[in-house]
Amino acid sequence: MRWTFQRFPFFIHQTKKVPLYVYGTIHKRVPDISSLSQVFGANQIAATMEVNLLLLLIIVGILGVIYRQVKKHYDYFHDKPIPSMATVPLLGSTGPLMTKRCTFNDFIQTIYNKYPSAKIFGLFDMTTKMFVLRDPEVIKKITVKDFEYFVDRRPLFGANKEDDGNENILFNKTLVGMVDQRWRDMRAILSPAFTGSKMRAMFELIEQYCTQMVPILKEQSAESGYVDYEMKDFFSRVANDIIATCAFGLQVESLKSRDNEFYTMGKQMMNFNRFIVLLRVMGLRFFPSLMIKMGVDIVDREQNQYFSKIIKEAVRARETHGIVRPDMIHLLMQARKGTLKHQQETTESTAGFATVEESDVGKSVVSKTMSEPEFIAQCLIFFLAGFDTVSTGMLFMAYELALNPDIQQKLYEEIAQTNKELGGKPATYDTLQKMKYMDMVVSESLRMWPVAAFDRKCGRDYVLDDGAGLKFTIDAGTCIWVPVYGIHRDPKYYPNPDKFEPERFSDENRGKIDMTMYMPFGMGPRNCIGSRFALMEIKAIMYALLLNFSIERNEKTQVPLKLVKGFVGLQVENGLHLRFKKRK
Ligand code: HEM
Repeated sequence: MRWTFQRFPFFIHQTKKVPLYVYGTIHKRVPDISSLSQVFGANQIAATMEVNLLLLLIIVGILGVIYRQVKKHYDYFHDKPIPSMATVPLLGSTGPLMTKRCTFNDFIQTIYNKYPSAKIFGLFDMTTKMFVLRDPEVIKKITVKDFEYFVDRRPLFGANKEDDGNENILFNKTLVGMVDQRWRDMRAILSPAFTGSKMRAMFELIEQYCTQMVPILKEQSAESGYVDYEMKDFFSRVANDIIATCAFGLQVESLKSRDNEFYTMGKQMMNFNRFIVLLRVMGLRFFPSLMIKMGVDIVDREQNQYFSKIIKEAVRARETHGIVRPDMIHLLMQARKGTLKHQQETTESTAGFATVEESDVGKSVVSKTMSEPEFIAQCLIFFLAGFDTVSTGMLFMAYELALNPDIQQKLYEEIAQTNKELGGKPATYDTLQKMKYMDMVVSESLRMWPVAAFDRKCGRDYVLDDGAGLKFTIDAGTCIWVPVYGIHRDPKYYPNPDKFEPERFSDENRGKIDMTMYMPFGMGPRNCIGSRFALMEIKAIMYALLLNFSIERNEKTQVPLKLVKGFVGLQVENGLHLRFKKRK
């Protein structure tokens, strides 16, 4: 007897005498050839060996074909006149991220710096072909001028057109997840809700929130004169409460009532680091149609139903009692009736240097309206697209202010001066827009700590011609990455890039900035629709906080910050701990 491999059930057809162990997986004890010959005879053994040999050849053949296909797939960039990164089958070029050996930011910066003279280069994000853009003209061409070829984002959550009628699927109905014409129509329907004048009206709700936030913090710091917070927790609660009031018409105090239902539901929905979410992402990525038929969405069914119910009840109450509140529900109700239109903005419509402008797609007139599930999905946008981004934006601004007390002091002086001019009354939308140093600090914070990268999917074959000898086809189905973090930290565009220097954005200096290379809110018609809202929110919260507190380090503050490794956004390892110290 000897140890051997045996996986195939051939013998079973030949004789019932053969024990079932030949069905076993590996390393089963089977009789050797000599003892088998006593049972079957030499001819049978020879036939069996032939079958096994044939099978081996078939397997080797199949493996050979797979190898050739995989190699062909990963050789994609080799016939393009651009450099490309080395790959490992299945992990592609993003192995260090997948195996959590570096942070997303470090990865983006490393690959960006790898080919300093290239305008564009190739890599594989696991199995996805990605073109990474490094050059301002190429970025402008692809994201703005020739946008028609690159309308959609990479379908991470299986976004496609097949979800119609399925109420359980919300992500595909949000502006973020929509594609093609549906996206164009929805962008045009929604964009009048995000103009400067609408934000000015909504500011009232944010201001109300600030006036309720400050007394809570004062109460919490009454004894010691300060209150310590983990900043992600703190700003997530703040962002949550602002979404509650601005998008869902609810007033919530998550700093005080820490386990309120709205907060716990929102937190659960936004927790994408769960195994079940990973399974859904994989399912939606590889079998989108099947998942959609089964009603699987990235958003949990429980949260979907919870938030849908709030919105439906709010709409009913408003229709019944004629309630008007300057929030998202009201704007979307107007949009459904077709009464929400782009108006000529009478005053300055930017909310700061970083504001992105709406393109003709957003300004076009459409006769379409939205279904009820689409209506609900757009309210969820504040969570899906605006929750983590805003709270992270505030977190890093607080960190930089704590590390740079001189900059914080200068900002405080501007705030104190504005407060004096307002006679101690709450800030208004317009006063915030006039605060130059505040805008410089926010702009610099978003430069240093942007969303690491944004992407596009190539919808049809596109010939990239830079007019200087670089010409090749970007094939339909491949994707584009704009490595924002690498660009924002490139000394060519931002001298001394790792230094927090709001002066870069002063009136004298901002003209020197190449606007294509400043993109905290993305670029082109598919840019961030909520940039005005985000800037208004960050400024209002920072104004209220700094007027009453200084932001300082405490014994738990980690300097320099360590970010979480792997394919995750900007997350701080062990949290960012800071102190709000009451001003005298
Ligand atoms: C500091 C806060 C924020 C940052 C840094 C940010 C950044 C971004 C970026 C980089 C994109 C991708 C743009 C592109 O592909 O060109 C984006 C898209 C988007 N953002 Fe924001 N965002 C923020 C806040 C918000 C808020 C508050 C909302 C609320 C509505 C929002 C709604 C959206 C939507 C709906 C999209 C997708 C737009 C589309 O596909 O048409 N964002 N954001």
